[in-house]
Amino acid sequence: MQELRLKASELLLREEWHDSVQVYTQFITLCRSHICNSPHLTKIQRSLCLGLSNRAEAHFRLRDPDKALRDCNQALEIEPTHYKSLLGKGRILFALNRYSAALLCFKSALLEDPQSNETLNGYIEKCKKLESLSRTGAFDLTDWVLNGFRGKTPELAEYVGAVKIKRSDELSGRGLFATKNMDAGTLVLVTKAIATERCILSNEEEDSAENAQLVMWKSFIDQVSDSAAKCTWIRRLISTLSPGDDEASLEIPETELFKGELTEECGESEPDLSSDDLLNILDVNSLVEDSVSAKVLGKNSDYYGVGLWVLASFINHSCIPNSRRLHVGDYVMVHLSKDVKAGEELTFSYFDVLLPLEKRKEMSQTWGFSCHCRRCRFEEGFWADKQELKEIDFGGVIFRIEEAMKRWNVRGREKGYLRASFWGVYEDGYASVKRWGRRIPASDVVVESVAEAVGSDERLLKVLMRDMTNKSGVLEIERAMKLGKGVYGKVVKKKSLRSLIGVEVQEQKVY
Ligand SMILES: C[S@@+](CC[C@H](N)C(=O)[O-])C[C@H]1O[C@@H](n2cnc3c(N)ncnc32)[C@H](O)[C@@H]1O
Repeated sequence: MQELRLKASELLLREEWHDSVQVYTQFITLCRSHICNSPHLTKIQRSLCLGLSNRAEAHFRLRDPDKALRDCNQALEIEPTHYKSLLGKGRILFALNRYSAALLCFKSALLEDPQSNETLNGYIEKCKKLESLSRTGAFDLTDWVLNGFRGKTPELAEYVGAVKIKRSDELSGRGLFATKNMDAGTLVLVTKAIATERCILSNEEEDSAENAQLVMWKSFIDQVSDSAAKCTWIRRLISTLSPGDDEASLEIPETELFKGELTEECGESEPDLSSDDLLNILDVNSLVEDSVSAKVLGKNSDYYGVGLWVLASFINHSCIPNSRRLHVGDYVMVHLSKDVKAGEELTFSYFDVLLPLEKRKEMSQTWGFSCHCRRCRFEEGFWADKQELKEIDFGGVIFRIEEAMKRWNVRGREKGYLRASFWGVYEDGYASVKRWGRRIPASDVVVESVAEAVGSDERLLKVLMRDMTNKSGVLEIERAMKLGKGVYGKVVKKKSLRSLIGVEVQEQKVY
């Protein structure tokens, strides 16, 4: 027995996790066969407790939280105040973002060894900070942004704001809904990826870039499968997601399920998840980091990343979206790009919505659905008897579009829908604004109506900023800051937002 114990701990020290699990398993079996029922802690029970605690460490390193937690719990059943098992259990729960439960373990460990080391105190401080962030959502990326994204990525925690998963009558299946009125920029959720995979695509030939993406996808699928196989909790979360068809009959999970803290252990029931189910789920729910409704903070522009963020996957697409995403490390932060009323469905765009109806239809087909949003429904009916404008040369004339809208009595927000559909035309037109002069509406008027339709978007901000070089005033700066807040969210405070969107330069001119 002594020999086995020495061999196992040597393997653990050498970080040979698989072998160490094997030898500890033999050691634990042997201990159990020698154990006798005694009210006092016998030497063999102590050895068993330590063996379980060490095997938990090896399981944890092999990213197998279920087995690691089970070992820690068994060790703590033998010796409820076992320091190493308390510390180990705390670290596993911390890695699963269960900050309150982890904090309890670390505090109990500290009671056992009050002179304890910096690591334990460090964990306690981190848990307190992350637990508070996950309760309040008071994230602040200002310093990191102002520092040019240098240094360590800010520490984030999972957060679920004023949102609820409900049936989406307008779009499809389930969706995420606001539970109170909120203004643009408000953070609604922060979720850590089950897995992400990234590659750099710069200077690649088209074929090898495609290959790089395929390799990346394969590795991403392997990662998700591995995590799902090893952790009941992850399997349970993934199995709430839509496999694509028959969304109307899908169950509506409790939003509380995504607040992690509720589940003390890794799960009692065993959700079924075949590899076919998993592939379908990944097909429908994986997000590309660098898409139009997202910004990746702190990474270079040739970077391509994909990931699975479970709660964010309940957000449906709309061509008049009201939310955007920020990708920071392995986290996605979803914030509003428009003011939103209680009960409204939250949506972001899966593809570019500053495009005409036909192009958007093509894109939603490649995603495997046809879009049911209000803008698409309006445009479907609208274009039926108006071939003239529909077939307009794409690089064509803003003037004709605006005149046609007057003739057809298009007003209010529907003007924004159509301008968004011809955004390419407006963007080109305003680049040569002198040519059009007063015959076309001012760019800020168009930008505002398009933003009202599709929410804040970097390209709208760009046109606004370009025009500010011609006529910049306090009002324009305020307008740009409002748009910027919708693009980046309130997690990027005023100071760093100014530098991100380049308002500083304009301000120097105004004041
Ligand atoms: C990531 S899931 C979104 C959540 C999903 N509705 C659910 O119940 O889990 C993506 C799927 O939702 C549906 N969907 C999303 N946006 C839609 C839209 N605008 N119109 C129709 N279906 C949509 C499509 O079936 C799509 O494959």
